[in-house]
Order: sequence, then structure tokens, then C-alpha cells
Amino acid sequence: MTRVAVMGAGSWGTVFAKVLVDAGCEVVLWGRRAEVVRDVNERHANGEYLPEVALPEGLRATTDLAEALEGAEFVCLAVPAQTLRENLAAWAPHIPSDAVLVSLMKGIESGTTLRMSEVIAEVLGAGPERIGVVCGPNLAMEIARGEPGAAVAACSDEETAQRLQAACMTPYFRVYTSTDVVGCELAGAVKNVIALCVGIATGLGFGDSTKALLMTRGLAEITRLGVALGALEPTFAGLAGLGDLVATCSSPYSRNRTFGENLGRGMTLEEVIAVTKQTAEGVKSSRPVLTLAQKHFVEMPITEVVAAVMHDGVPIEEATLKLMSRSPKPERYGV
Ligand SMILES: NC(=O)C1=CN([C@@H]2O[C@H](COP(=O)(O)OP(=O)(O)OC[C@H]3O[C@@H](n4cnc5c(N)ncnc54)[C@H](OP(=O)(O)O)[C@@H]3O)[C@@H](O)[C@H]2O)C=CC1
Ligand SMILES: O=C(CO)COP(=O)(O)O
Repeated sequence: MTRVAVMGAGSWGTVFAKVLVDAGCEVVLWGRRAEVVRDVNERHANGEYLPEVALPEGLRATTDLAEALEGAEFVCLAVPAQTLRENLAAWAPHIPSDAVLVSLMKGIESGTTLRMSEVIAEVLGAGPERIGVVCGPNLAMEIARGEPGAAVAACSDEETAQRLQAACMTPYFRVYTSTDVVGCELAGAVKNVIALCVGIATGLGFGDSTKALLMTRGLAEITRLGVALGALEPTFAGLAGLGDLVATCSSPYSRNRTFGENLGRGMTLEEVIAVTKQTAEGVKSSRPVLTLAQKHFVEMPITEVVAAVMHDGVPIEEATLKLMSRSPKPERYGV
């Protein structure tokens, strides 16, 4: 039986642990709070993050790092992107030296502009053949209910990608492989920034024309950045690209979209932060994504205004005007 540790017992860590159990793995879920761990072990639930979701009885949880990580073939990482570095440093002594490290996260590190796989490589000194990513249009509550879903298991080493695919494929969760780690990770992280903007548009009361505009031009800027960083263009038309963008920008379950929607409705940034209980990665990632874009001379107008609203106090009306008054040009997709 494949032994897997899932590090982080929030919404996605818990649901992905369920998927792994349903796929036939032996899974230990690590959480930092005893009450969450107790809920998983005693009630087979994570009431705080996933109300009314029944977890498999075979899913075990612990707060003990050594217990979670002992003998793990795959270590799946599901904590907020900005906390990964400090967490990994604490977990490192317990991580088996041959384990494959799998990022389930969708963010870019502030300050360094590193993708999560790059943070893993830097902190643990692991080679690319030991680092994977799982991403795609996966809203935790929907996958938890066993609704048909799909994702991409990416690793630069095809064989590792196939092992990862086998570990998490279930009758309701279809997994494809990819070797384009850069494309998958970037698409996952940057769609959160676009979802913030779609959320703002929703909160302002705008309809589907505006949302389609933002998703389409958002995908164009995600693709431009990805290709500049060495990703493969077709990745952005796939599950990790278009798929995740559409799911996140359309779903009331999306924390990023909801964050934007609250802002668009007129709440202040401080008020929205106060009511947002779960991780909305796009807020902090918008700045490092923009820095990456500037470094590679890639135009990302939507990201630019989102970063300005999130970090520089630019009013939404000014951001809207800025986007809509850009110079006339032919429509270009990608590079
Ligand atoms: N939710 C979803 O639908 C999906 C999310 N993702 C990605 O998965 C990643 C995790 O998100 P998700 O599980 O949804 O987030 P949640 O906000 O639901 O959960 C965050 C988890 O991380 C823990 N945590 C927070 N801060 C720290 C810290 N400093 N050290 C250790 N643990 C910490 C929380 O613990 P505590 O409860 O104790 O605060 C909680 O277990 C994100 O990058 C997200 O983009 C990817 C696909 C789908
Ligand atoms: O990544 C996700 C869907 O694939 C979840 O999006 P949110 O983090 O915005 O909820």
C-alpha cells in the first residue's frame, strides 16, 4: 500500500487526503491543532473547514510530525504558500530522503517570487525528479462530495508523474500527467489573482460579459508570463490553466473570488481580511506575480491593477478606468 503524508488539515489538505484514501493509499493527515486532528480521528469529519463532509474511516490524523512522515513515499504539502518555507524547515528532519514532495498549493512566495516547487528545492535540496505538483479545477467542497473532477499530476520526471497519478486516481477524480511543472504551478497561482478581479466585478454588479472579458484576457496574461518563464503554451489551455481559471472565477466556493466580491460590494480591505477565514492566495501572490512579470518584460494589466488595489490602496474605480482606457490594439492571445 502506498504510504502518503498530507501536511496541512485545512480544506484542500483534508479533501486531498480523502481522495488518496479512496484511491487506495494509506494516508496520515498532519494538522497543527489537536482539535482538528481529534475531529478527523473520532468523528471522521473536519467540521471547521468542511461542514457536513464525511471523511473515510481509514483516514488517520496526527499533530505528531514523526508519526505523519515516517515511511512516506509521497509528502503532499497543503499549507498557505507564504508559510511553506518556515514549515518545511521544521519538517525537514522527519521527511524521508527518498520521498516525493508534492505541492498542492497555488501561490508565489513574496519577496523571492519563487514557485512552491522552487521553495521545496531550495529548502530541502531535493532534485526535480523528487518534486511534483497536483493542480486543476478542484474546489474542495465539490471534490469532497465525490462530484466528478479532474486534475493534473506534474513532475519533470514522467515516471514520477505516473506514480503520483496512480496514487490519487479514483472513480470520481481523474488525473492526467504532465511534465510541465512551471506551467501548471504558474497557472494555478496566477488564476487566483484573476479570480480576485472577477470577484470585484461580480461585487460591483457586472454581468457575464465583464467576467468573460476578465477570464479571457486573464488567461492571455497568464500564458504570456508562463511562456516567458519556460512553460509550454498548451498547458494553459488545459485543466491546470483554462480549467482552473474558469472553475475559480465562476464558483461561489472560491475564497479568492469571494474576497474580491466583498471588496466590490464596498467593504474595505481590512474588513474583507477580517471576514476571510480561509486562505485567499491571490491577495499576497499578486505582488510577486507582478514583480516576476516586470522582471521578464511581460505585460499583465489585470495583475497590475489587482496588486495596486490589494497593496497600494488604489480605489476600484481608478483600477477599472486604468484597465478600460488602455491603448487600442489587435487582440493577441499568449505571446
Ligand atoms: N480549498 C481549495 O479548494 C483548494 C486549495 N488549494 C490550495 O491549497 C493550499 C492550502 O489551501 P487550503 O487547504 O484550501 O487552505 P485553508 O485556509 O482551508 O487551510 C489552511 C491550512 O493550513 C494551516 N496553516 C495556516 N497557517 C499555517 C502555518 N503558519 N503553519 C502551518 N499550518 C498553517 C491551517 O491550520 P489552522 O486550521 O490551524 O489555521 C489549515 O490547516 C493553498 O495554496 C490553496 O490555494 C488548491 C486546490 C483547491
Ligand atoms: O484552487 C482552487 C480551485 O481549483 C480553490 O480556489 P480558492 O482558493 O479561490 O478557493
